[in-house]
Amino acid sequence: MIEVEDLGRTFVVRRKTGLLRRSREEVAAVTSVSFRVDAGEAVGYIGPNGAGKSTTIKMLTGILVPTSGRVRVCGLDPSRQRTELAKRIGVVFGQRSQLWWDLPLVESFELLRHIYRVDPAAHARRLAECTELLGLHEFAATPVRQLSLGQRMRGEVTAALLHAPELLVLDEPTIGLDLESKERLREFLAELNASRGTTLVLTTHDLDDIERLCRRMMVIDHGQVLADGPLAELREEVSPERTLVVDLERPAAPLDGLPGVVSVRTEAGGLRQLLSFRRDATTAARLITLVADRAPVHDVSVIEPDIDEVVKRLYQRRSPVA
Ligand SMILES: Nc1ncnc2c1ncn2[C@@H]1O[C@H](COP(=O)(O)OP(=O)(O)OP(=O)(O)O)[C@@H](O)[C@H]1O
Repeated sequence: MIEVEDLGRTFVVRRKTGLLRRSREEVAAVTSVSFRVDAGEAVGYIGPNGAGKSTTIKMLTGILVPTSGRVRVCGLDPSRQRTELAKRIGVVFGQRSQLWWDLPLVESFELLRHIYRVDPAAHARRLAECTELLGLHEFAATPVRQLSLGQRMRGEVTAALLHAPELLVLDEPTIGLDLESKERLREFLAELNASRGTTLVLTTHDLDDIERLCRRMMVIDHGQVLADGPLAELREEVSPERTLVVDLERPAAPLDGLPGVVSVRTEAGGLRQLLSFRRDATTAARLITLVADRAPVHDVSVIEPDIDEVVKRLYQRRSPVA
């Protein structure tokens, strides 16, 4: 679906250095990025501000021409075959609208139907489906400029899907949305990927989007890919520690000295004990048996390192993957 090889993009910026003088400087937004995305995948593309995410997305969708490397999307060269590509992919920019500001939402959809030459029956079917799943009824006749951000984003996603694209590219789709709107959108996108097999590539600063939607995460920084893989594997790679939370029947002294346990923290005067352990040294099941030999156990749970911690550690590593 997507093939990217040594992709790079530099920008020339001119800075004022004196009253009449300007210096010319090259900024490398994307240095050398390579990856493949297969049909049906859901991939999260993350990185700090200025990492090169939007620049990559713009090259994937044909908005920007790469300065080096190669990119193919749906077998097409995005910048040279932009019109053809537009029929095969959908694009949503959280910070930019593709809707007509003064027109009611439904009329924007109708215009898009003409632009993409979608068969009226197929258009009506898809619109009915999105209206139902994204709850567009209440505001379909409202001019876009009067919509709330959450309502507009639901409209943007619908607009991007009316021509039934194989690939949906989203640049920060949940930015500025409240929790409920985020969740609604995530649910819709997860379903789109699972039941229709629509390939998803999205950039985000909200790691819950990744946790909820993406089986694979790509981390970029300074224009280079730092890490690429399933979230579970990246978690394992940078944070091999887990925490076993044990609630005891009665308070006890810290359960020190158990094999494989790195540290023990107690709460509620020893009633709750948090045993941090390495997965390669022991298992939660083995630890529970050992703990139960020492003190009666009321309840247990395991805490995985959260995604923010994983990403923080990936940024700290800062060495690009080959
Ligand atoms: N049109 C442009 N002209 C000059 N520099 C640019 C241009 N577009 C992007 N850049 C620079 O390229 C780098 C990467 O920008 P990009 O927008 O791709 O980052 P990003 O990862 O999407 O960031 P954010 O999370 O803040 O949206 C930044 O240093 C940015 O200033």
